[in-house]
Amino acid sequence: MAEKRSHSQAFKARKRQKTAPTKAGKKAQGIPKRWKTVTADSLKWREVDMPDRLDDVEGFFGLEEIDDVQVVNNNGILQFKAAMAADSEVESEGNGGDSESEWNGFSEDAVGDTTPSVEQDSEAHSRREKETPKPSKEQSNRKKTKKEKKQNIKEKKTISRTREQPILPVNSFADLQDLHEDDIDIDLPAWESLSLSPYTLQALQKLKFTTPTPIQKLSIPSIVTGHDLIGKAATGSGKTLAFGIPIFEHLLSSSKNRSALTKLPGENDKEPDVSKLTNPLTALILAPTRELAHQITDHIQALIAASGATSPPTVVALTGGLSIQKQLRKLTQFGGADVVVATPGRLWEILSEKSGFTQWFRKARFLVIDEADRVLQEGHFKEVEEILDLLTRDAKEEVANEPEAYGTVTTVKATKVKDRQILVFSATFSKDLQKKLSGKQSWKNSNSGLLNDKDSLDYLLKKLPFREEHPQWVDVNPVDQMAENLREGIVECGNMEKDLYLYYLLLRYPLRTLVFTNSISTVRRLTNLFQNLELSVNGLHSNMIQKARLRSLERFASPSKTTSKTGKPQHQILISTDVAARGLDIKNVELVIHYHVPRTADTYVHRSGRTARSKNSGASIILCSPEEAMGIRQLIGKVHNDRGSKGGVIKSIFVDRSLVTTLKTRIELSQKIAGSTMAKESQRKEDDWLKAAAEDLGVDYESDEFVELVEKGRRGAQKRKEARSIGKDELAGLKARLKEELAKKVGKGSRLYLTSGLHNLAQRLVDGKEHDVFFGEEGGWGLGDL
Ligand SMILES: Nc1ncnc2c1ncn2[C@@H]1O[C@H](COP(=O)(O)OP(=O)(O)OP(=O)(O)O)[C@@H](O)[C@H]1O
Repeated sequence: MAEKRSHSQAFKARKRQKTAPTKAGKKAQGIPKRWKTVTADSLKWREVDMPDRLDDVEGFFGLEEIDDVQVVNNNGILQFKAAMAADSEVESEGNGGDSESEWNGFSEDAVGDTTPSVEQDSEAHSRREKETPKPSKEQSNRKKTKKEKKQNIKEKKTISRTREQPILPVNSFADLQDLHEDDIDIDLPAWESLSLSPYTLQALQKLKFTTPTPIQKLSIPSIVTGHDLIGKAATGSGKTLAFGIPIFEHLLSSSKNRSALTKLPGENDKEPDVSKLTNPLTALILAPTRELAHQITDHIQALIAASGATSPPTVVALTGGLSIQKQLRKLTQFGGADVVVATPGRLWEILSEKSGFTQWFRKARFLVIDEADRVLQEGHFKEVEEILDLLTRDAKEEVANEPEAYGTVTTVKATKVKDRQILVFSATFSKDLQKKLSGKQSWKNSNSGLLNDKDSLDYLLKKLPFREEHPQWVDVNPVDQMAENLREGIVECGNMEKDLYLYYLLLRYPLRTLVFTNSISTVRRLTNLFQNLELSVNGLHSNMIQKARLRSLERFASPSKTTSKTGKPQHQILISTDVAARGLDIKNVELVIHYHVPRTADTYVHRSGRTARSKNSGASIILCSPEEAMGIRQLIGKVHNDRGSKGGVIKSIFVDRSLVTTLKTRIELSQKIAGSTMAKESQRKEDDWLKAAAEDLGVDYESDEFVELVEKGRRGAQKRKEARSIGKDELAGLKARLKEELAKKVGKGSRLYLTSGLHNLAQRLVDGKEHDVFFGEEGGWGLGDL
């Protein structure tokens, strides 16, 4: 039965329909006089056998070959017109539109658009009809040449891809189905049971995602069938598409309700106009960081692009640090975006300052909260509670109170809050969350190690307007939070030696490495330190301007450079605060190093999860000082459900101490240079500030009295004074000495000779094949193997 066919079969069948001639196409009945507008769906397409060769196809691919059906341009909107003959093969569209008007071919006005398109073809066709006698059946059914077929396909493509044209087809997705001509054989048996549309399957095939990940397999059917859902799965396990695919599926299936995509000339230059929001928002996705919001946007856009949707739905990121006006213009063009990915700060800025947008956001069909434990964590985003409150207020009440706020959207069917699906995802949730949500267990009695401030999280989760009493709970891996192919290690060293040991690790394991610290000043210092040591290092923290943040990430993600001197690849290193801990999916990160011990267990999970993503392997190493040993023991116990405290989950890593000693001189020189550079830089900034302060106080900026006052108030003044006191010549001398040191080969005579063969060693760290790497050193701070 037709309904039982798989989607891929259905897809192939549809392609056969449009590439084959129809019986109707072979029984021309003379020139029709009256024409009626019909929908594509109402045309009686018939399945015909696929010819062996395209050359065997009589006539042309598609509508023009059905006699008595024309494709016309009616003021920029493509329409199908069917002849009103007694034995008509089409069904009436109903009462809408201009279906009853007589059609006499195109007027010049109707074809104002200069875009090369199928309507020009139709125009020529209609003129031919008026000017020349009707061709014989043989003539009209003559074989089209390959060249003609190609030309026509090209024209069809052109119209569907011309996003900037003034008016696009009303039902853009439906048109896409007909304009799609790529003959792709979908062969994705592992996705079959999820009943996805051919477009999604095509995208998955192009992206080479042959198998759904466990979170995708379990979540997608629930979401597609309308359930609220809380999804928990390890880092890098494909959670983005676990909600991205159902949203795209919804967009495809609801395409008939979409309003026209209209972008008027010059619209980009105008103020964003809320009255243009005629297209209802399908999904609002909240993410905790700007970078993650942009990444989710790119990820969903990539899915849409690979699907072959030639008038694709729009996905817009709303994040701080970039122009709000530009973002709002993107949001409002084409009648309003389909999917918005926002950080709470920027979204709240828009909702609170531009009240006209509130109603539109409130109609979102899906509300997704990615990294939910972080986004909803009390005190982390003060805006979230306000946003949720605003989005969940009774929609009807608002429409009554603020009719102007909804602009011209009165014709759009409102998605009431009760119709909204709530989807919540993270790699770290309390095991007891489901019980608490269902009211079976009080939050206070719970014993989850991974969430702080549990009472407030419970409060916020209860505020989420789940439309089901018990949202679906999908926990793919309830025992372990960590990625499957992750190797965890620990290096014990003194607090003041961390720079040295970090340098050792970076040299010994030349891999794409992400180093996490707990403070912005450490990111700045370490970036400077390792740049002096000629490593390819970039920094990332929240005090950087957004463009610099994105640039740093781009550089980190770029392919390894080959250094001209040695011919060896220079691996990219990123030193970051926890702004990069959540969600970022940077290809081929092989090693994560925790320079500072993470403050919470969930931070450890997420930081470490920047490597070993999808099916890749990776390693995570903590640098641990004696003061941190106790905290680490507890942390590992929580993360590994107390298996850590019994030993064996996190291994001590072998350190070649003699080699560490030889690196000492380099580090000390670089520390001095970095200290001096940074102190001078901060001196310049501080000077400007102090001059202004002295002026305010009415004292001389250079007076002893003022200098003394300032120095007293400074922490670490002595150290900074020393660093600043390094003169130009001394600094040049330090740099020259460092250069000499860097030219020397290090490690000769030690077990490890740093100038050779390290890449294999590093790879073995990641793969866990290097026995010497993880061997559980005795002594140290008594950690042994955790
Ligand atoms: N079915 C699949 N097959 C292969 N790769 C996939 C599949 N689904 C997603 N991926 C890829 O896996 C990687 C990780 O996906 P994603 O970023 O969604 O993980 P995540 O679970 O959200 O991680 P995190 O918890 O760190 O945010 C991405 O590069 C994505 O393109």
